[in-house]
Amino acid sequence: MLATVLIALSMAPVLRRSHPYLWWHLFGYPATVIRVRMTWRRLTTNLGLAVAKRPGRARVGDLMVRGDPLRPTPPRLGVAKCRRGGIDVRVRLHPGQVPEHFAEALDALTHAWRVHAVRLVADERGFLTLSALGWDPLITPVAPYRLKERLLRAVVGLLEDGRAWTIDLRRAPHWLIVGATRSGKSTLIAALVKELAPQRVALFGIDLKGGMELSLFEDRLSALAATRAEAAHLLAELVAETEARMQLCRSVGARSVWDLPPKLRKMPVVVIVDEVAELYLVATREDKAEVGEISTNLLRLAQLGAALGVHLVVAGQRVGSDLGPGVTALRAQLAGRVCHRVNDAGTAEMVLGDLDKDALAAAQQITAAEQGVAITVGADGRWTRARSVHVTPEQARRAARKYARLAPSWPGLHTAGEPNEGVYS
Ligand SMILES: Nc1ncnc2c1ncn2[C@@H]1O[C@H](COP(=O)(O)OP(=O)(O)OP(=O)(O)O)[C@@H](O)[C@H]1O
Repeated sequence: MLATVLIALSMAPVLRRSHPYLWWHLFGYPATVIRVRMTWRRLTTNLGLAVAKRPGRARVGDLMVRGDPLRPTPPRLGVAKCRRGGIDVRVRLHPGQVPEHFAEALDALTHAWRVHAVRLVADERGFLTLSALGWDPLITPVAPYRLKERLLRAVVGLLEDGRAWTIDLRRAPHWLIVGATRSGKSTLIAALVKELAPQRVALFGIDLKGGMELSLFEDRLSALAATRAEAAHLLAELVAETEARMQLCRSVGARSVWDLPPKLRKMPVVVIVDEVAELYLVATREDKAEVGEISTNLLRLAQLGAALGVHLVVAGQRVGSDLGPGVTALRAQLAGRVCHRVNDAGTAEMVLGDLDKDALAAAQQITAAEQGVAITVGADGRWTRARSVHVTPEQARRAARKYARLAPSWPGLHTAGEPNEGVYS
């Protein structure tokens, strides 16, 4: 028996490296629970969070005696629940206590419990949840757990609190992904395409770097534009498709494609644009007309597409106003934001500055070694650090090939079979 325990303990460091979540369930979680229980009274007393039930003054004969009660009562601690790489424990507040009192103590809790971070969630009056993370999930390259599959939702990585990072096009219909070269943009796009590939979604690519990046997924794309002329043509056709959807919705009195009767529903379209700056570069006078047309059409897709099932994912190294007023207007329509490491503060400001100054500061702290790490802002407008799953080009190509049959032919998006009710819910 003792030998078994000793062998198990000696294996723990190896297990921690190879299977961190299993290690957490077997060793990390029980050890942390014991630490939380053993330190709770002392910690809350030292931090002034334990409250005396008896008053701090008493009458002794004719005298009033004041002092600190010897045994203040700590706030009641609930059962520590295990979650992937962390624990959640509920705390019942004493009357007069507010979550802010505990927010100041989080650093002390982190050290005492020997965990990576402790966060506080105040989701119910009179209670709060302390959420401790065993290690930094952005450093451990473990794929996030699966969520229930839903159309247009892709799990692309992990958030810094250990939850899955999702790009949900139903909630934030258009996304902007920015980062310096080698910061992880293509890897994130690969993770997104790998997730969208099995869904009944039409994917389009615009990649003016000669199609080098997006050609990996060509089998699953309904069309790939690799030159500006092709991009202009494709965007004009997509605008026509969007307008046709608008007419259809109007004719049956629906406010969006999602309100259409199932028989009339249209397949969602996701247009991925890599290196957006290339679309806006003007060298000659002819370029100017073409760029103007592209810019207008991209903006139209962004403005009309959300309700009509047409979504944009726009990636690039920079999205500055120097590229033209069209870029600034487009940026304002892209509510979902991802900012990887950037070369200059100006670019981060373009991506996040209009949303949150703290997010901007966090983006500027991402180092060159943190490939795939980004600051992301989703539909709820809140920002967080995240890391994409490392999808290699080969994995992305394989996924695209596997689901090539789901790519509807273009034009004629509805030829890929009847829409499946389940995936549209
Ligand atoms: N989430 C990640 N985890 C681990 N490594 C990553 C991650 N994302 C990217 N990398 C590493 O960073 C390298 C560069 O990533 P990627 O090609 O996606 O950058 P990029 O921003 O698209 O660069 P470019 O603009 O030059 O195409 C990848 O080869 C990969 O090794």
